Amino acid sequence: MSVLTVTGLTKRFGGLLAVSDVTFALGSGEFLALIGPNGAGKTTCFNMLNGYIRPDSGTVALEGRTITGMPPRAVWRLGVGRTFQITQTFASMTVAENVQMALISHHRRTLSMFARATRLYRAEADALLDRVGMLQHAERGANTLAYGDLKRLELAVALAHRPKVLLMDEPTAGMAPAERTALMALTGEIVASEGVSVLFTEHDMDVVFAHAHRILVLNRGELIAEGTGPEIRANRTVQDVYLGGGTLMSSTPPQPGATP
Ligand SMILES: Nc1ncnc2c1ncn2[C@@H]1O[C@H](COP(=O)(O)OP(=O)(O)OP(=O)(O)O)[C@@H](O)[C@H]1O
Repeated sequence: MSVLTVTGLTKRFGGLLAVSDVTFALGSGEFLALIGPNGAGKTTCFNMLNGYIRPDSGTVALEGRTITGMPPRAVWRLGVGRTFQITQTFASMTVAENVQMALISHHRRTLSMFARATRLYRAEADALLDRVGMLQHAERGANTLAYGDLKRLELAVALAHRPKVLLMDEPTAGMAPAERTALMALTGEIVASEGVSVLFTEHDMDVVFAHAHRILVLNRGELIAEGTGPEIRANRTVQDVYLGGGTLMSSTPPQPGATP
């Protein structure tokens, strides 16, 4: 069953057709990659899915309900989450407090003089930190974390909102190769165990072919291919247009529901 259904999504910036008639579906519990060269339209596509950019035409539906044109906060509330970088304000808080703040926001509680953030949702925060392997760092300041651990914290914060769909825009950017693999393996486990559906963009093809269940390829705003890793590797259009005729990686992608 599809969680997110995208139909004919189109966006122009002046004379530039940034996203052109893009149609695809994100299945329940699917780990779907959106790849393409620089300027292919990946970010624009994402921003139309989460409400940051209004499409010129086309629709986005979450579990059958049209969400096109809704403001980002409404889309977020309905269950289309995304990972955010921990900003400076949040960096001065502890790891646990970052997740607690996200839980407070999710449960729509307002902090008052009488409600100390240090107590609210601590058990739930700890469970999420445990899920991403960060429980032992709960009391540390977020600004003291290694980059890979910060990414795990960002994942826990995103999960605190209990998303049905999680959008991850270049989740492994700036990470060392070993950290990339660890983060994507963890995300794959969460996809399998929690049933969250993930759509991610990624420039590292090793990461894409090792972890994605299925791959969408954008080029100049158009969806030029869609399929499993082996199908994408064998696709001549992808090879010619996107990879300049080069060969792709030989690793085998996991099947939906499998733990990478
Ligand atoms: N706000 C904007 N105004 C004008 N042009 C834009 C705007 N945002 C994106 N574009 C253009 O739209 C095209 C698609 O950009 P987009 O950022 O979506 O691509 P991308 O695939 O995410 O690229 P990258 O991999 O480099 O992040 C590019 O040509 C870009 O210059």
